[in-house]
Amino acid sequence: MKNYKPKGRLTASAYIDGILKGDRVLLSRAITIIESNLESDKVLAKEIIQEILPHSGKSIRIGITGVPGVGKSTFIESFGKYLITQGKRVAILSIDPSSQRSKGSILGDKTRMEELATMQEAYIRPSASGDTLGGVANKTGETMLLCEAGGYDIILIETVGVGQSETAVHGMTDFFLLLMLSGAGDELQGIKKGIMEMADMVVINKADGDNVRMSEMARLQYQNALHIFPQSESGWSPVVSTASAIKNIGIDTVWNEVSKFKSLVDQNGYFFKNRNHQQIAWMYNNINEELKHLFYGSANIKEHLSVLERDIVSAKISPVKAAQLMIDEFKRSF
Ligand SMILES: Nc1nc2c(ncn2[C@@H]2O[C@H](COP(=O)(O)OP(=O)(O)OP(=O)(O)O)[C@@H](O)[C@H]2O)c(=O)[nH]1
Repeated sequence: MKNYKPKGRLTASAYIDGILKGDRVLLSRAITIIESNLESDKVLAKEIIQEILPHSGKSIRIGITGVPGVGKSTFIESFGKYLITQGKRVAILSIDPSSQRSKGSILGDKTRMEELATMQEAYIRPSASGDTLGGVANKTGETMLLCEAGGYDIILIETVGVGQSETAVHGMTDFFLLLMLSGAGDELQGIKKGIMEMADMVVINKADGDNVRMSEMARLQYQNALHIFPQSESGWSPVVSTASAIKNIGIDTVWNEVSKFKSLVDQNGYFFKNRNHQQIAWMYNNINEELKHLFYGSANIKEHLSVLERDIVSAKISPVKAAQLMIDEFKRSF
């Protein structure tokens, strides 16, 4: 398959050479291939990913989540610009579960991070669309590898959801940051306990104006709440701080904590252990997605399924039996 070149595309090596030289146009075009559902692009995408692997992995991957309105875009704009003053290059990707429905994304929309979007040291890419969260997550993970090869040392992966997409982002990042607000309980903010539990750091945003005192109180409350969770395998104790994304207050603290975390997990070996674990999980995620694609994409299966749906509704067959029939049918097709 080497030198495979579908119509209108370059070879994998040509994209990779460009990406390694910092060519943003070729980076974007390679990401488009990763996100494409055309069979020819899928073949090329696999080749690109295989060849990019030795050039990837050198960044710090940070997941950022929080309910809509908490100030994610404002925070990322502020944090991203701060990182650039520290000599970093920053890529911002997003996993947006709603893009599964709309086939397009509002997250990562350039207008949400106006100044950052114009900076050479920043690269912002809207969320991939797809039929399943697993599929979207796989594409974002691959995009991340391309960005790393393109010399971005910090990858921020943002997610808006209040459910499974956080788990997906947590599964592909090194450090997980949860943005919260003061004055609203966890339930009000729609943040589930499981998400709190994944956080390496909680930042109470909008700690400005009349909110400063409340934010400090919230910080203490969350700090106490986090102590209840069992110690993470990383050996890191999650921290809570306050910030004002809009006024650029407390942004440096976030980076200091990420740096402390990185030193700790480099020293105790957790960093590579976790990355290895994530790589293996990624393989299984790919297998699951490919199997689903094969199964539900088969015309024969589709036909049988519509008949079985009717039979289930009219109580002619149990759902369990129907599922078994379909799996048997699938097995026969190999
Ligand atoms: N006072 C104050 N307002 C802020 C701060 N950060 C964000 N905001 C405001 O909060 C609102 C929401 O901010 P966004 O950055 O769009 O929030 P988001 O979480 O990205 O929201 P979605 O795009 O809906 O997911 C905007 O009106 C911001 O100006 C802050 O630190 N202090």
